[in-house]
Amino acid sequence: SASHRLWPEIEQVVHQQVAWARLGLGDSGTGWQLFAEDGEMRMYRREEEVDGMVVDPLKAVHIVKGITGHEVCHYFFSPQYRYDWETTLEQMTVLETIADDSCLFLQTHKRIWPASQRDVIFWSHIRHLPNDQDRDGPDIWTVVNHSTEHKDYPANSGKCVRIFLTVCMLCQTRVIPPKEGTPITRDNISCKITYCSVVNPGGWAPASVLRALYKREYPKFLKRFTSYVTNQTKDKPIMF
Ligand SMILES: CCCCCc1ccc(-c2ccc(S(=O)(=O)CCO)cc2)cc1[C@H]1C[C@H]1c1ccccn1
Repeated sequence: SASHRLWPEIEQVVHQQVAWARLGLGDSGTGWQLFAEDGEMRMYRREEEVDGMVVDPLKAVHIVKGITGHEVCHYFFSPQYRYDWETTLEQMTVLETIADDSCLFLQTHKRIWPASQRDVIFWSHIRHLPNDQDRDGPDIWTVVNHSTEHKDYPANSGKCVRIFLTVCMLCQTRVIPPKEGTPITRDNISCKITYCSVVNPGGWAPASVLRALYKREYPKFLKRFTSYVTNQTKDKPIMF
C-alpha cells in the first residue's frame, strides 16, 4: 500500500532495476564476462570487490518456451512455492505482507563450507509494466528483491552472517500468433528472462571460494527455477 514506510524505496529501486535490466550487456567494453552457458541461458558477471569482498554483479539472459512473464514472476514472488525451487534455502519467514504485491522476507540459507551460514532480510515486489502507451513497446512483468532492515532481527545477532542483495527478475513474453481464429497455445509463447543480482556476502569470504560458489549455484538456480515454472504451468491455462 502506498502509505507503507517502504513504499518510496520500493518505487525508486523497482524503476532503477527495470532500467538496469533492460540495458542489456552494452558493448564489450563494459567488462561483462560470459561465465556460464546452457542452451538458451547465458550468464555474465563483472568482477567487483568492495572492502576486499567479492560483490560481482551478475546478469543472466534466458529464453524459455511455453511460459509467460506473468507466470515466471508469479512463481518467483509467491512464498508458497519457494521451498520447491530454492535449494539453498534452509528457512523462509514472511515477516510482513505489505500489500498483495509486496512482502517482507527473512531467509536463512544453508551453510556452504567453508563459509559461515548466511541470512538475509529483503522486501519483494511484483510489478506489471504494460506497454499500453506504445503498442509495440515491451510488456514487462518483474519481481525486485532488495535487502532491508527489520527492528526485530538485527544483523549478525545469531549464528548467521547477514548478507545484502538486490535482485531483479525481468520478463518479456513473446507470442507468435497462430493461424487466424485458432487459440494461442503454449507452443506459440516464450518468455525472455533477464535476471540481475548483486549479493554482498556480509562477512569476508575468500574471493576464490565465492566465485566458485556463484559459478556453481547461479546456473543451477536459474535452470531449476525455470524448469519448475514449466512443470507447474504445463497443464494449466496460460496466465498472460
Ligand atoms: C559465503 C556465502 C555467500 C552467500 C550465499 C548466498 C545467500 C543467498 C543467495 C540468494 C538469496 C536470494 C536470491 S533470490 O533471487 O532473491 C530468490 C529468493 O531466494 C538469490 C540468491 C545467494 C547466495 C550465494 C550462494 C549463491 C547462490 C546463488 C544462487 C542461488 C543460491 N545461492
